[in-house]
Amino acid sequence: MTTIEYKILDPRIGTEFPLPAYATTGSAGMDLRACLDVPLELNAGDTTLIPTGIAIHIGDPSLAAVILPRSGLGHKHGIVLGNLVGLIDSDYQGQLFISCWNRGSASFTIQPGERIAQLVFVPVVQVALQQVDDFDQSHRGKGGFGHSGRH
Ligand SMILES: O=c1ccn([C@H]2C[C@H](O)[C@@H](COP(=O)(O)OP(=O)(O)OP(=O)(O)O)O2)c(=O)[nH]1
Repeated sequence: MTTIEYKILDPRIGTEFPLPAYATTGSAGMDLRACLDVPLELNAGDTTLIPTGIAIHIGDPSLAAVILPRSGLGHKHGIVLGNLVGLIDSDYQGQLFISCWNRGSASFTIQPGERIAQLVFVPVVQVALQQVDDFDQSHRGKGGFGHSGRH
């Protein structure tokens, strides 16, 4: 298992609010909690930036992390991410923030310490781009956006 350094930026993390952790041995994501002082009402259509109270430093450029919505909150309450997916660079050392978007039609109150998103670590390949005038012809060529039909 890969080890990633993290910092606790709020004393409630690890005491009042549980540390980020995998819920089961098969979990792909660690739940991220809203590090709030008081409940925050997010009106329908509004977006707000929520602190998590933690910072990570991935360090290794062949890794990154993505912040993804929680399925239940997104499906049942319309609480998703304002940036759709949050990408955490391997050289980022600041606090993790969650852009929370209420895409639903009713206001939703986020409680301090509530699990509102999840953090997934992913492999990354950095490439060198090589400019050419022509590509070797592939079967698909320039066909895209439904070129191969629906079925
Ligand atoms: O949901 C997110 C997305 C990003 N970040 C942090 C980590 C990431 O490494 C940094 C920059 O993110 P990104 O590159 O997507 O933002 P940008 O708008 O392109 O800004 P920048 O100019 O800082 O790169 O912000 C978060 O805390 N939460």
